[in-house]
Amino acid sequence: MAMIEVQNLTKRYRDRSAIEGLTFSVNEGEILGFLGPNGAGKSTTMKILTGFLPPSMGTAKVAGFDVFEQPLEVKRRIGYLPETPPLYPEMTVRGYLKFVAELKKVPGRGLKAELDRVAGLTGLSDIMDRVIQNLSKGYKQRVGIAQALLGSPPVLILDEPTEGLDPSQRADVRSLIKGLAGKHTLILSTHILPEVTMTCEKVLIIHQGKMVAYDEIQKLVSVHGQAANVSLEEIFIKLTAA
Ligand SMILES: Nc1ncnc2c1ncn2[C@@H]1O[C@H](COP(=O)(O)OP(=O)(O)OP(=O)(O)O)[C@@H](O)[C@H]1O
Repeated sequence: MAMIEVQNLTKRYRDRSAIEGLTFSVNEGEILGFLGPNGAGKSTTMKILTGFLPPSMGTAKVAGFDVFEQPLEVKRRIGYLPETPPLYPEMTVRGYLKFVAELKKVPGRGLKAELDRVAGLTGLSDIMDRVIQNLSKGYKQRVGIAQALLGSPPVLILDEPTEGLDPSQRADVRSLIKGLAGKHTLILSTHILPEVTMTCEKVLIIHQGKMVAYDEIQKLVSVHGQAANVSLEEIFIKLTAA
């Protein structure tokens, strides 16, 4: 079953298109890698899917609900990590996650267990009482991911979740994301190519707002690769070189 369905999605800012005619779907439990160079339109697409920005044309549905017509139903089902996580630096990790859980209407009785669950998943259990502004960038990013996971929404939309992390933090976040597959439907935006090969089965590449590839990674490699060992990186460069 398709959890995310996007039809002919277009967003124009004044006279220029940020995205144009995007059509794709993501099945329940699948991870879609959303790739594109800087400025390709990834964040714009994610902001539309999460109800933060209206499209100029086309439709997007999450769990059968139109993002524009039923934004509350959609927001209830999505955990969103924006490019810049919406953290309150003066709060403790626990205080912040509690605050977000209340906004998401996690029932009071289950609140402590839910905080413990996401803290365990994201490796935050030992630093719950630290103030966010004193944390390293990697830990701040984990707090951003933790807030997206609160309430266990069926759909997760993560905009460059490993941006700015060091290699070992990146590996941790990658394995965390991999572990979410099956339980959640995910869109993972990144311009770090190995990230996609390691975590996603399917990939969508956009370039200047248009879709230039949308397929299983293995199939993309067999269609675009001359040599048997062609990498996704070579395909990406070939498709976005214009
Ligand atoms: N509010 C806005 N007004 C005008 N143009 C915008 C606005 N937001 C984005 N754009 C433009 O739309 C295009 C797509 O931007 P978007 O942020 O979606 O790209 P992206 O793929 O997420 O890039 P990055 O990886 O650099 O974050 C860019 O050319 C950008 O300059």
